[in-house]
Amino acid sequence: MNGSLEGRTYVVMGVANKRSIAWGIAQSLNKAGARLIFTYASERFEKPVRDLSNTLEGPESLFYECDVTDDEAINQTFAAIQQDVGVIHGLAHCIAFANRDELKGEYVDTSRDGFLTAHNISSYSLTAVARAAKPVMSDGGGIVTLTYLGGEKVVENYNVMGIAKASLDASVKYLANDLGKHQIRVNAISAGPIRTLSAKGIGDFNKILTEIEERAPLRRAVTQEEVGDTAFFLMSDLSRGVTGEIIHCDSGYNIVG
Ligand SMILES: CCCCCCc1ccc(Oc2ccc(Oc3cccc(O)n3)cc2)c(O)c1
Repeated sequence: MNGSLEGRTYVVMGVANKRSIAWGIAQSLNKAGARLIFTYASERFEKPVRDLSNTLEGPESLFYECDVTDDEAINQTFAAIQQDVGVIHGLAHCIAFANRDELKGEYVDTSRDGFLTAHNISSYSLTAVARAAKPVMSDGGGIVTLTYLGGEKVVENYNVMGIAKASLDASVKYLANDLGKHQIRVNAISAGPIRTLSAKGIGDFNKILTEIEERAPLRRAVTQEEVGDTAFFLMSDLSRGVTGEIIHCDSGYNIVG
């Protein structure tokens, strides 16, 4: 048993730029020999993703647009993927969104629309994508999503995204239960704060980074590469006995939070 992903194909959803955690995951999977399929929300992301992919060694990547708020779009994307490659061996779901003006202040002020938007994109999209990917994962495989401590404990300003992540975390367990009989494992990585495009949308982000450097057991923030390697573990045979799990790749901060 080894960790090689030679001869396997993985879908990575949510690369926005070189600082994306999704890009860290793509690099780790590529290093292990995987062929990659990238999906992006709208064509404005196609060029940055293609440019990043051109820096990779190994098999040519494939690219598909996929708006995860549109069920028909999801079905069409995975039908096209099945048409083009036949089988995929895993999927990294690195997609989330909440209205910026609800990622600061008090959670009690969250609007109904803001709540539904955050849950639609940041939680339900995993269930919709898992359902569409299931028939293409005929060899079994691993689905990984990204979550955050703010879904387990109160983290100032994270607000409605915390409630959406709590929903995502529960979905990981229910999906793991449904898909295990098809040899499909479903896990989450609870990543520590990393300075990404998404992180820019959160109030007082710098304060939490300082707190990590002062109090996390490893006394430093984690990197996209470290989260990428955790995703590689969860999508390789090395984690074949692990499903429905949330692995914290956060310098240990969750044990002192
Ligand atoms: C106060 C908490 C600080 C640590 C937050 C770590 C973190 C950083 C980024 C995360 O991912 C998102 C993704 C989208 C998101 O919604 C956004 C992002 C930018 C603009 C916008 O309008 N919404 C907020 C966070 C995330 O779930 C968690």
